[in-house]
Amino acid sequence: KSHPNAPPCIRGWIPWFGAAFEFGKAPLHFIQQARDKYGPVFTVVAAGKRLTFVTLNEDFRAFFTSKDVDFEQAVQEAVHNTASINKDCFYKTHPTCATIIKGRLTPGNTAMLSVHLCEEFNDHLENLGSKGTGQLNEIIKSVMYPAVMSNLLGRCNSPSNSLTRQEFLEKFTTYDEGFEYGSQLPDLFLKQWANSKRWLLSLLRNMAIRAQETLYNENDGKTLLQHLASTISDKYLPNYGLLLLWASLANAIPITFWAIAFILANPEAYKIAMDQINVALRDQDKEKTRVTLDDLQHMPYVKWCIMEAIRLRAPGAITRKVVRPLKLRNYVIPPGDLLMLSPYWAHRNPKYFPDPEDFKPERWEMADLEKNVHLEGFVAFGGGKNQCPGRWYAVMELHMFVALILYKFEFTPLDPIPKPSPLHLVGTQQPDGPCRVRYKHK
Ligand code: HEM
Repeated sequence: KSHPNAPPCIRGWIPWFGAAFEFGKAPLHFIQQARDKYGPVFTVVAAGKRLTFVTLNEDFRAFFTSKDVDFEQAVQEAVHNTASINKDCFYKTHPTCATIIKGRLTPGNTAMLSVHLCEEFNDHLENLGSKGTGQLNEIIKSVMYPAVMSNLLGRCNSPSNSLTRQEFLEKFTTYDEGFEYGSQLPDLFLKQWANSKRWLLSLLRNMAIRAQETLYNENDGKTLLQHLASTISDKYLPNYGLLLLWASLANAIPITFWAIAFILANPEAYKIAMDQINVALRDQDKEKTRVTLDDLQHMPYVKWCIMEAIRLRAPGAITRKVVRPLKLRNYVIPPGDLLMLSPYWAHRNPKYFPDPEDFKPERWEMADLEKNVHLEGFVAFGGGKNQCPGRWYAVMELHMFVALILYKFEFTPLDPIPKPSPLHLVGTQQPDGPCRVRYKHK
């Protein structure tokens, strides 16, 4: 029996199955329909879990800062299933790891990482050749996966030869695509997915060994993996490495796809962006193009396009576990519930974002992005103590990549922009269909 002050609860009519079926078909759309029907706070019982959604911006503060909710307890099971880190170890080590990662990805350190990242982008863009046709998504992954991995986890350790790179691309794609189901089910049910996980863990194991061996040779040039290695000399280092790898690629790379697709589909946006890029990078070599943070400052419009892509394709849901009865409006949410907040839907509130479905880079003119002041109502990176530590790096990385690829290549879209897939709640949206482009070197 529900508590008298508990929020409305959607169970579906097969009691033990709950609303899992309706919810599972298109969870992203289910949230909005449920909100219209049941009000701003409601509980979905799906596959034996209670998910309580908070949909009003006034309640987001409680989600991010209340002492009655907890991030680690909310994600622990997913961490266990996706990276094989057991509960006790996770609770013991996560705070330290989170602190290190946060410290290494400050705006200042992000600026230092940008120099090497630009070299990596140039190198991997060369592999595209002078012209070709392909899926935009695949083109972006083939450059960004190895470049970002090398930049954050170590240059010599990245899959550098083309054979390993191809294998890495395949394995990581399988892992990423199955992440949401994999996070909820034992390996037993997902053979191919579990296989990709094992492959990636063994890659990370090799990288962690090399990271530890070379730890004392270089002082300033330590990678993020080496910083982790110097603090957690734990047998779980490769497992944390895998989580970090996933966190750094899973959201940022689909957003890069959307940013470029939106720019290519909007001739006016494309023109303004290209004008800024061409002025900022004028006279630069098209083979080895150096994009500095100063150059990026001269392309504010490109950054607005990126923020707008992040807004429109923000994560389906983020989560906290209720650990003590949580008062919200007139409700009391019972301990054990997973509290859910959907940045995707929050960004479709016309009160904060007029014409919310439209791609309007100009709306970001009001935000002071240099000081990292976003628009009110923007929650793509979460908030509170566990806000995304990679947010400065993410925006820098996307800004640089989009400028660089549009400077070097001319694209002709061959398909209309696909819809976002409504299938997943974890992370940013994937395209629901093909998006082929023809490209050639300028
Ligand atoms: C556009 C790209 C990105 C988006 C939209 C995004 C979004 C998020 C969100 C919503 C969270 C959870 C926050 C919360 O629950 O309050 C998160 C966590 C995290 N993100 Fe990102 N992220 C992005 C890129 C990155 C990048 C590039 C990195 C690494 C360089 C990164 C590293 C992490 C890590 C390590 C966590 C877990 C933090 C913890 O354990 O406390 N993210 N991200």
